[in-house]
Amino acid sequence: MNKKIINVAIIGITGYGGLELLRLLYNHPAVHVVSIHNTSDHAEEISTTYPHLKSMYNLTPIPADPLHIMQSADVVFFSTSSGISKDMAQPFIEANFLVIDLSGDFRLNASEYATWYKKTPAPQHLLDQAKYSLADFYQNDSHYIANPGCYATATLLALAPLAQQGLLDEENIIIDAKSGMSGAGKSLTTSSHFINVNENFTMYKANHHQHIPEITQQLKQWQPNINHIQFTTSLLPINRGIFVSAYVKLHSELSADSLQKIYEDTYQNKPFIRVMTQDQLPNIKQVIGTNFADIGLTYNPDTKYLTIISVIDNMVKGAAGQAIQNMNHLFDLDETTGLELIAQYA
Ligand SMILES: NC(=O)C1=CN([C@@H]2O[C@H](COP(=O)(O)OP(=O)(O)OC[C@H]3O[C@@H](n4cnc5c(N)ncnc54)[C@H](OP(=O)(O)O)[C@@H]3O)[C@@H](O)[C@H]2O)C=CC1
Ligand SMILES: CC(=O)N[C@@H](CCC(=O)OP(=O)(O)O)C(=O)O
Repeated sequence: MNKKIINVAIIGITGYGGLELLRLLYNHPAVHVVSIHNTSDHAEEISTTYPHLKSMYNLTPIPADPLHIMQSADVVFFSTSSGISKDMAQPFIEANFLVIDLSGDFRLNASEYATWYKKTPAPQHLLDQAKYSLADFYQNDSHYIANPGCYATATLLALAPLAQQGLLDEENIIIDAKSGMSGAGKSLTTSSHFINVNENFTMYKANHHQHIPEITQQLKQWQPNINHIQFTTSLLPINRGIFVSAYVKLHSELSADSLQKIYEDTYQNKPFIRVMTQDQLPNIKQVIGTNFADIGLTYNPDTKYLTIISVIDNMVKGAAGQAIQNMNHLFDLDETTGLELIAQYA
């Protein structure tokens, strides 16, 4: 679809993901944000609530009315807590209106969603119309894009070059993932208290994180014999960033040089994936504020384990940035449009 100016509506504007969409879309040359939506009746300009937006946006959030949104916008982003879009997106799906959903509501099949999110899934006829879309491997033919989760993005990009060639030893895929606090969204919980996060390091949801089935489902599409992964998540005392350490074994022994080449070949035409030079491992800071995923490899010939490090900004590549990359694909724009950003280093 080719359109000069894309009119955008955002539902869930007061959350971290919604605010990040606003930040990134401000510099998108083909986008006009026409409306922003929250749940409160209390109307005040977004820049009053969030002064960092002063003089950038003159918009006031209003409750979402699907009919009104479909009349004034070309695409709607859902940046809502899980359990919202599965109900609220129905009129958009039935009208074949373009939706990009940052939440987990349309990423899994009904029974996996019920098991992992512990919520009633969207009806099957709606789920059937959604397409999971890892933007760097975009192959979409749907009006409804289920944008991947943050941990899932970093993990899948770490494993894609090997899984796509069927090289992974399916019983030896170990993922140790860590996230900054913004990954948890704005709601306050005991585990998000300053005292519990600052100068601390905590593993959580060990073996039952909701991104496990999302990762497995995509890996399986690339390498069908993968049925499970060992996956743990921990909280870093930082605002943004995900650091994934993947420890994998391969079916056949490959040299460090060949492994490096597999990654470089897979990602040579992917502008947002930067493969580090051999044995150079990326750090979180080098991607903060950007849509990059930086990936580095190191192979241990004694243990035969390959360690893959993948770093992203959870708010950008793991959420709003990837959602905009998916929007660019939908509207036949260059995927980098509005997303050419250099990390905020110091
Ligand atoms: N933070 C991250 O790094 C990532 C987040 N995600 C996913 O993206 C989504 C948004 O995340 P994030 O911004 O961090 O979450 P937040 O908790 O910060 O924000 C959630 C948003 O959902 C809105 N919302 C809640 N209930 C309703 C409702 N009934 N109707 C309409 N809007 C509602 C809230 O609006 P209000 O305040 O007005 O009630 C708020 O704007 C989540 O599903 C999250 O899992 C995905 C990848 C990464
Ligand atoms: C640090 C932190 O708490 N991160 C969240 C990120 C997951 C997320 O965004 O969840 P969905 O996209 O699956 O809804 C978590 O681990 O649950």
